[in-house]
Amino acid sequence: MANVRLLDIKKSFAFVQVLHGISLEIASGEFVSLLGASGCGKTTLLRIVAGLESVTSGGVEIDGRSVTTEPPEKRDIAMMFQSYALLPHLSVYENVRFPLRMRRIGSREEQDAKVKAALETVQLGHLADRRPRQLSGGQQQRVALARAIVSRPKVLLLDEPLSNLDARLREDMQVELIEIHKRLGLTTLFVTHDQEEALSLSDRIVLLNGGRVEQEGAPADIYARPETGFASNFIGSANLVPAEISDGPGGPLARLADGQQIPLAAEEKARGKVTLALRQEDISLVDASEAGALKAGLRTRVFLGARNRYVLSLAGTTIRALTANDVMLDDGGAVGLAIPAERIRVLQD
Ligand SMILES: Nc1ncnc2c1ncn2[C@@H]1O[C@H](COP(=O)(O)OP(=O)(O)OP(=O)(O)O)[C@@H](O)[C@H]1O
Repeated sequence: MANVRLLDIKKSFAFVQVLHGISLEIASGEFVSLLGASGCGKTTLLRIVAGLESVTSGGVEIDGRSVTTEPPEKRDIAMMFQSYALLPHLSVYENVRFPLRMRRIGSREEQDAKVKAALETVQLGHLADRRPRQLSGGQQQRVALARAIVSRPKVLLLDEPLSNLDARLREDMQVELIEIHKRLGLTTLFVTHDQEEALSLSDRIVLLNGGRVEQEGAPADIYARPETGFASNFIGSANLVPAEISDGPGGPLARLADGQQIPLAAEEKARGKVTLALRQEDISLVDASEAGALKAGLRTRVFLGARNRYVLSLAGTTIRALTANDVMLDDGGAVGLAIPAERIRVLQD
C-alpha cells in the first residue's frame, strides 16, 4: 500500500492541452474514482500515474518519492484495462503468473502460492488450466484482475474494467471489487464514466470536466452537495431549471419562468437569478389539483421495470422524474409535481 500524489499535472498532445493542472492526493489504501465524460482526460491521467504516458509538466509521487520520470516497471503499480489483454496461448494459471515471471518476483514455490491465492481471491481456482478462449467474458475479466493483484502492487489502476460486462455481471463484479478492496486494502485509482459505479465503489470521487477537477468528495457528499450545474447533472442526473429567488411571507420562494413558485428551505441564502438542481428521484407525481403541486405537462412515460421515468415539461424546461408510482396519464396531459423543499439544490448563477 502506498499513497499517491499528483502535483499540478498538465498534458498536451501536439497543440491540444488535455489536462489543465490536476493536483490530487490519494491516501494509502484509499479507493478513488476518476469520473467524467468521454474525452475529459481520465485515461490519460491514469496512464501518467502508470508511467505509460509522460507529463508535459507537473509530477507524480508514490510514497513521497518522485516517480515522474521512472518507467512503469519501477513504479510497483498494476494496471487493468477495459480490454483484458490476456495472452491467448497461456493457461489461466500462466497468465496470472506472467507478471511475477517478468519481474522475477520470488522462487517458483512462492510464485505458485501467490498465483493460487490470487485465483482464489477471484474465485477461479478451479479453472486454472483453461485457456482464455474457454472462458466467459466475466471469467476473463476475473483472470485479468487476478493478474493485476498477484504481485500485491503498491497501487492498483483500473481503467473502466467493468464496461464490457452485461448489467447483471457488472453488479456482481462491483460487489466483488468492494470486497477484494476491503480484504487487500490496495490503494486503487479507478476510471469510470458511470456515476452509479463511482458512487457505489469509491471512498472518494474526483469528478473531471475538460481536463480539470470539477469537484471531489466522498460519494454521499458529492451526491448531496454538487457545487456546479455540471456536477449536479453528472452525479445525480439532476434537472437544471432557471429560477429567481425572492423573500416570500413564509421564507424564500423560487419563481420559475412561467410564474409558478416553489417554496425553498428556510435556511436557503441565495437570492436573485439561480439555477435549481432537481434530482430525478426527488420528484413525485401527484394530482395536478393537489394544493401546492407544481403544474407540469407530461410528454412521455418510459417504463424501466422497477420504476418509471417521466419526461415532463416544467416552465418551458424539459425535465425527467424517476418514480415508483405508477401514475397512468395520457401523454400531453397535465400533471402535478411535489418536490421536498430540503431536496432542492440551489446553484447561484
Ligand atoms: N496519444 C494521443 N494523441 C493525441 N490525442 C490524444 C492521445 N490520447 C488521448 N488523446 C486525446 O486526449 C483527450 C482525452 O483522452 P482520454 O482517453 O484521456 O479521455 P477519457 O476521459 O479517458 O475518455 P474515454 O472515456 O472515452 O476513454 C481526448 O480528446 C483524446 O482524443
